[in-house]
Amino acid sequence: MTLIATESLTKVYGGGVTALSELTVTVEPGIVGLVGANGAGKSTLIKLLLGLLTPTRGRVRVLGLDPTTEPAAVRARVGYMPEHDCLPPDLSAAELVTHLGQISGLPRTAARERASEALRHVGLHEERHRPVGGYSTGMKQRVKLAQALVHDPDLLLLDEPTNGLDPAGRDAMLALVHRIGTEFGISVLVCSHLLGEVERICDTLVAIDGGRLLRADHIAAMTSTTDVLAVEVSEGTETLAARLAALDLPVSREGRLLLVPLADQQTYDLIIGAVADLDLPLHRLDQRRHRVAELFARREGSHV
Ligand SMILES: Nc1ncnc2c1ncn2[C@@H]1O[C@H](COP(=O)(O)OP(=O)(O)OP(=O)(O)O)[C@@H](O)[C@H]1O
Repeated sequence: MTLIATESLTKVYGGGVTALSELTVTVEPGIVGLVGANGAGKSTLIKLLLGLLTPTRGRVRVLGLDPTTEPAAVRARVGYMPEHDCLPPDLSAAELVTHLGQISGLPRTAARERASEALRHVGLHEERHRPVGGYSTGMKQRVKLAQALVHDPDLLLLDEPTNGLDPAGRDAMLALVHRIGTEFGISVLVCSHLLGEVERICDTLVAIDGGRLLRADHIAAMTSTTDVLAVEVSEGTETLAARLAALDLPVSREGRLLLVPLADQQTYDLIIGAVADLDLPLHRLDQRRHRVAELFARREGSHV
């Protein structure tokens, strides 16, 4: 089952702002990171997936359903954590999540039980009867996550779940999202302007820039090996660089690393031979991997 599929999806707002342009992407179940700078179109895409906005052009499918014509069916199977706070301060987390469970169609008793479970999953079971107004930002984010989980969805859409959190809070939230995606078997689309964050927890990355698709791929494919060898010695970097150059290897320097294009097995042998000859302490010799950040680095000068 395809999780999300869009075809030439375009959204132009009333004022003439094109927030999404000809976006065609297919995403399989798992933890999916949706990354892009502020204003890239992430929230717009989430709202289109939920059926809260209608496309100007193109098609969108969520779990095989069309959110434009079947919004209720989509929302029954999708949980949504909005970016901004909208929590009534006088209600307790238990009351609020139970209420939202009922709005999702659960009978009162089932909603209460599910709310209690969801709040346990997000680590708020102890505090669930306290008014939300007294919660920290991290706790409020967790209430928002619990309400997205209450009706046992197949897909969670999380809009900037680490917003406003300190580094420890961010780590805890990311670990929680990862656990939901792996242990509960729920697919998660987690949207962020911070590539380094989502990269850590997702299987697939969808990168958008100015409303257009930059790339959609498995993280593993984005971090595949390059044909460059990285060599690091604890001392004698200059000496080794000179020796490799004398062996006709096109060596370049990047900080403490020496980079050598990998032609064949002989490249390895020449490097190891040179290190041994010079009796240098070899710290590292491996094939370089692409970094996901290159995705955006290649577009330096754009606003990502
Ligand atoms: N209701 C609206 N009316 C007009 N323009 C809008 C509306 N909502 C968003 N936009 C514009 O559409 C573009 C994409 O916005 P969107 O909120 O989808 O981006 P985003 O990637 O989620 O960014 P952020 O993380 O800042 O929310 C931006 O230029 C934004 O100003």
